[in-house]
Amino acid sequence: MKIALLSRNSKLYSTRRLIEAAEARDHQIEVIDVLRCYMEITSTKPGIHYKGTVLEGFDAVIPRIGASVTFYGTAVLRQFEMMGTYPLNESVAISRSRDKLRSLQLLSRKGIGLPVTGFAHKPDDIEDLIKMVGGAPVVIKLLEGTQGIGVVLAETKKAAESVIEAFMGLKADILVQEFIKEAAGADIRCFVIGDKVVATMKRQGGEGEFRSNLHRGGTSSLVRITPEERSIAVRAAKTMGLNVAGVDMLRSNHGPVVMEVNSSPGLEGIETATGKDIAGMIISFIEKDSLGKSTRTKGKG
Ligand SMILES: Nc1ncnc2c1ncn2[C@@H]1O[C@H](COP(=O)(O)OP(=O)(O)OP(=O)(O)O)[C@@H](O)[C@H]1O
Ligand SMILES: [Mg+2]
Ligand SMILES: [Mg+2]
Repeated sequence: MKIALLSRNSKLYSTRRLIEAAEARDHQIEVIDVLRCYMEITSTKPGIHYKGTVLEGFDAVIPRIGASVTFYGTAVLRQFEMMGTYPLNESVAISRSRDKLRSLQLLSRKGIGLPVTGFAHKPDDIEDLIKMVGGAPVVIKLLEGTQGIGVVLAETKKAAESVIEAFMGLKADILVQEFIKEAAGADIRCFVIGDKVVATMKRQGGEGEFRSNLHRGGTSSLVRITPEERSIAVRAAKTMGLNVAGVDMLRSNHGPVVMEVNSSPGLEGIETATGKDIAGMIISFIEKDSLGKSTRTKGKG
């Protein structure tokens, strides 16, 4: 197959691993920086140009679109879909999962366990907003934060009120969430491919840190998940419409709760923690799943 790998940097671990895995299986794979693509939008023959040439003949496209380039990145992916190229994850599913508010609404509709969450832009009654999610302590998040930045634990009602007021002053959309104390600074990453959880790891925040992000000094280790957690992870990925997803969960005393579903989950942490060849699994999934079908939506969404 001829595969396009949408990535901004060919030196990144995940990018390198996917290239290795594809070449080991005799596929041709090309790294394409979405920001340098320009598109021809015509009714007869949609096309993508890149560094002065036309991108043609790709059988599959692997999107690894960073959060900061979601808008343009999904547009380029949609163009590939319109040209009939099979996408590992569809552009609509990626856009859906990038919006935390929309994601949690979709997951809640499917009855998937979530931390009790409130969304607000400019609430007149902050006290009521805090009460709505069960009172302090609460976690307050910037809607567009990543890597644990913009995620704050407010231990008291007073602290929660001042943080919410500060974010409101910055005109930022926020999410106020029940604090899952019993998770004790740990979360579980389930790596989903198709309808299977192929690898799992536990991430534990550093001493005195409730955020488990590896970027914030967290460490990863192996973990066994329950059949319930396994089925929730697969359902969460399916609800978002993602073939490949990193589903993050917390173990709460009211069962597993899904925090978020990532559409470009990194490979380094999970391959290192588990010793599994996830990149290879992704390529073999593409080999099977792309047979005879291009995209369900053809970029319609
Ligand atoms: N409601 C909560 N209760 C307990 N811990 C939480 C809660 N929400 C978040 N955390 C902890 O904080 C970490 C960061 O939160 P979250 O994943 O929501 O934001 P983010 O990491 O900035 O976003 P992204 O993963 O998209 O980069 C989580 O991994 C988890 O360990
Ligand atoms: Mg996270
Ligand atoms: Mg994320």
